[in-house]
Amino acid sequence: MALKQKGSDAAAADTSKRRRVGFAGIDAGTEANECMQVFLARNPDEVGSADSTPIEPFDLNHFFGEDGKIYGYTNLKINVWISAISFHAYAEISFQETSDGGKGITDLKPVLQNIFGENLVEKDEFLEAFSKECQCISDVVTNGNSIKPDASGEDDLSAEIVRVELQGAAAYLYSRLVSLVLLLVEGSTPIDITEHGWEMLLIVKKAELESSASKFQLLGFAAVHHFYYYPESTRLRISQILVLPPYQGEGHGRLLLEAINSIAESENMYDVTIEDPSDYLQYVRSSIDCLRLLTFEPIKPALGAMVLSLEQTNLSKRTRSSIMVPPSDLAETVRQKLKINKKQFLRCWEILIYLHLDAENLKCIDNFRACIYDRTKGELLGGASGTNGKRLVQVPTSFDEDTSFAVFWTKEGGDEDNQTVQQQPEDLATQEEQLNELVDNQMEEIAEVAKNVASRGKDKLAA
Ligand SMILES: CC(=O)SCCNC(=O)CCNC(=O)[C@H](O)C(C)(C)COP(=O)(O)OP(=O)(O)OC[C@H]1O[C@@H](n2cnc3c(N)ncnc32)[C@H](O)[C@@H]1OP(=O)(O)O
Repeated sequence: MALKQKGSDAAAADTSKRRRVGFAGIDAGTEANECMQVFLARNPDEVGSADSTPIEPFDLNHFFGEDGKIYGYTNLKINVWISAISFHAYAEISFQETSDGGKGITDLKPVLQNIFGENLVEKDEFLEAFSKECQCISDVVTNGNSIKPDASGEDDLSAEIVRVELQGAAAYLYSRLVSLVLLLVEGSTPIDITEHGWEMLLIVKKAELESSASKFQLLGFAAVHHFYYYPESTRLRISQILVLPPYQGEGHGRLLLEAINSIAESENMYDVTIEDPSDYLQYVRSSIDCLRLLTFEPIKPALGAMVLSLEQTNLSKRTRSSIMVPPSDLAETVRQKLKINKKQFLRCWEILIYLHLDAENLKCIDNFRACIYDRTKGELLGGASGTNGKRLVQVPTSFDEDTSFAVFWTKEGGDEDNQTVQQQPEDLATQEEQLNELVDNQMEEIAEVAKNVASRGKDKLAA
């Protein structure tokens, strides 16, 4: 960590001025997001140069106290470089002067150590580590099992996925990656690698430059945990997944998820889950799962029947809630064969229905929205919305009755006895407004994934 104080002579000469303005006002502080930048450097030349890639942490403020501010500095600049080879970090801090303006002078070292831990080193050590620790990634890759992704035409064929248990060199590498996880994965905490059952999937690429010290470039990774599932199965839970910023949006996250799915299928695990997926990860995951489901024959009759029903019914004047759910044995078949867990299958089910609706037919889109509305209302208000006492309604279908879809209807007000608080009309209006906003957001998310699936799965949709 290097500390540079700019213009310190000027600052000394200015002491009297400062004294005079000392009571002018309490220091308003500087937001960490405004004065700190983090860069990823692939070689020593990039350190301090404009060529290094800035990464965009989701929020630096939250590392700096309750209000996310740094106090007592004038023109503070914190530049941190993270090595893409050894994952050490080096911080360069510069400022014009420090003065206690009523809120003290923030001690930056412990905060930076909180983020970067033992990875935070002085400049010399940081630069040396590019060559000294160039085996850091190779050591893990050579001891891991390579997984060949089912590459599609657009994939980066030079990318390789390697599966390793989170021990020895892999655990060491993970400990180096923790700071990137803290910076880039919202709400993350380091995983406890001393616990049994962790593994890591790395996505790597042979280094492009012959001059590069490391044989491999790390593009991203996923930390996955094997959970025992009673009586004799295992669930695979994705705990953290990160594609390094310069390589995001190139299909690497998708390849990692596909590799995890193929492990779960080939080892006949119970299912795959993701711990608190971010919106974007959920979008990538749902796109992948919907594409898999498009060619999954067992869902086709029920899906066709559901689409037909939405085209033929009119839910605008419904007096009871209606939700679209697949037959429960179908969710079980999907879990057994594709390892998609039930909650995720229900999400994909709605997206697949939407995908098959005629976008020009406003009535069936309105019917679809009505079902999303009722489901959301049921989830939010639980019993108060009257989602108990569901019953199955028969609908016209060209399919066998046993395999036909199910729309569940519920009686509104069925749980009135449980409602102890009488809601005022204005409360109900606000609630209705918020509910509609939520439904609009869900409709948008569904439409976005459906659009991606439609463009990537044209051949599957035509089949
Ligand atoms: C449990 C948790 O860890 S939650 C937190 C998840 N992690 C984070 O939020 C950290 C920051 N983000 C990331 O690390 C990454 O962005 C991830 C892991 C979320 C996604 O990985 P990425 O590699 O960026 O995604 P990927 O490239 O596979 O797919 C993203 C987009 O690229 C597109 N894409 C996929 N393949 C390709 C390709 N070959 N070429 C171009 N684009 C492609 C996808 O369709 C997708 O959507 P879009 O076309 O509508 O933009």
